[in-house]
Amino acid sequence: MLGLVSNSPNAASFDIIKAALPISIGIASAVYLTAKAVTNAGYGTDKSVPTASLRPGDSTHDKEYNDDQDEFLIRCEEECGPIFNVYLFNKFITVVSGPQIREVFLNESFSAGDAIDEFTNMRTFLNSVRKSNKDIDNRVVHDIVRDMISPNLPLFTPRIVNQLEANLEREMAIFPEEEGRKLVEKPLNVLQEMVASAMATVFMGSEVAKSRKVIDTFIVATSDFGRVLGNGQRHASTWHSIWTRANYTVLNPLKIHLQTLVEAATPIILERRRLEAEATEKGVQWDRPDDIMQRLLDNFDKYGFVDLEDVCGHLLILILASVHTTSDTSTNLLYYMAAFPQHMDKLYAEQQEVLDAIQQEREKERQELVQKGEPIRDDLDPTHDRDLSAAAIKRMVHMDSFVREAFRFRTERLTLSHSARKDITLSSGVKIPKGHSVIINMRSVHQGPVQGDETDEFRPWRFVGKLKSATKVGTDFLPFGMGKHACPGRFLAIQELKTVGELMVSRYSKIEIQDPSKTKQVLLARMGAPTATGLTFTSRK
Ligand code: HEM
Repeated sequence: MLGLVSNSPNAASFDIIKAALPISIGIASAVYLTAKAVTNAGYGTDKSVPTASLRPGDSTHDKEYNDDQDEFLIRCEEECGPIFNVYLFNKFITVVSGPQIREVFLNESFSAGDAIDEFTNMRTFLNSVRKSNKDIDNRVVHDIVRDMISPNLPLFTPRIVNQLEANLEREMAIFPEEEGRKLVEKPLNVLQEMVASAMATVFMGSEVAKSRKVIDTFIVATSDFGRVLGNGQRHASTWHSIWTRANYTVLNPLKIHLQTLVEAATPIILERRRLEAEATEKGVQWDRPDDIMQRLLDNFDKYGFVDLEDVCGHLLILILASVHTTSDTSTNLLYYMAAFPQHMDKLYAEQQEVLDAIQQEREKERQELVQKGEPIRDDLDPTHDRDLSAAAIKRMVHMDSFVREAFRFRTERLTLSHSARKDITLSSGVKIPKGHSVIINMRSVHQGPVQGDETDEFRPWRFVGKLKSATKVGTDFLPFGMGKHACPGRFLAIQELKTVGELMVSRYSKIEIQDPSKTKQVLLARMGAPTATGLTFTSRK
């Protein structure tokens, strides 16, 4: 039974450090620097695996990697072949390239969650906000996204578009004195507002999403969490352990965000229950709100929740995985539009063609109904003929290709490390001992021959007509991982990114990078890194 809000705070037991949740990049992205945080110098690896030489004067590979990720990997692969060890992020780690990457993602004995937890203690914090589903490897949040969000995207799209649009109008209002051009020094702030409101409406419903405190929680929870994990500045030591414990018990920012969600949700849930009871009494159908919070309450026992605080804890974990990743990547998309302005007109033309075609099809359908003497259905209301519906966005294949190409071009070259839970032998015979971590050479995939020609160039229509949509993961596209743990939220994320792209091309004829000398830096910016320069938007009007 649902016992609304529990007053008893979670016991801050350190035993739960053993518990786990396999959410990785969403949180890790916000704290990308924590990838530099330290654990052990390493474990012994297979002696047949070469270790990349160090540049004269360097004691690790970090500086060379950070100077130019591509050049570094080209050198290492030439020197060592597809599998080699590096001293990176204060770890002795094995880089896996090419076909054997698949074996890492598909082998359940490699764990991305373990690898991240090793340097962040992330699971302890996540388990401090939920009361159920704390067992290692539980997949409840994954299942919620897979079962409740992805299949319902067409349903959620109108409100996502409304929220994105309303916030864009508000944040980007161009005043007469700006003469049709607006400089936005921190575009991420605009995108965070847009994405947070859209996610809040879907996750918690439009009433809860009206709360400024809730929107702030959606925006800052991940970065607050990143800060408490150390933002990469910490080092593995007794000090680190003391620092993490202090944050966990005293300063844990997730607790405050959880409280915000619970306080905002409680009156809404009580009112919903009242309305439901009233409807039952009158024998009429209750117009059940269609958001994830309501669906979780309706499936309370199925997911083994304890109370509303527990439900909100799971929603908070969802927020950590979704809002930051989506705001960051949609902001980055705008930099690609700015860096390659010659494609704006093509994207705009595609949008208008698709909307014209849909308008004509709907008009034809209305005419047919009239001819048959049948009433025109509500869903054929002409005022919605040119909406950015899920079906319309799906037809905008050039935007889809542009988005996929931006991911291909940008994705960090060494990422998604996995820790071995037991001794593992790869098909090449290379042995990865228990406790050792491997890291994926994304360059060997995203800049490899499988992508076609000129892989070091940004070719936005690379995937048009190739049956390679931006959500299609596989050995040739790994920004969302692959296999059983592939990001279940990618359908929502890509839908939002494409919507943001479409809203931009419909409103602005040109986007320019404020400081063009930073173009390469912003195009290849790591997820979570602060944006180095602003953007200027020129209105179409
Ligand atoms: C552009 C935005 C996003 C990126 C780049 C991204 C990327 C990723 C990656 C790389 C993983 C790990 C995959 C693996 O271990 O193989 C992951 C996992 C996950 N993501 Fe996303 N994600 C994004 C947006 C979202 C959104 C919007 C949601 C929720 C609505 C979400 C929910 C999750 C969950 C629940 C997992 C854990 C899956 C599991 O362990 O089984 N993500 N994401």
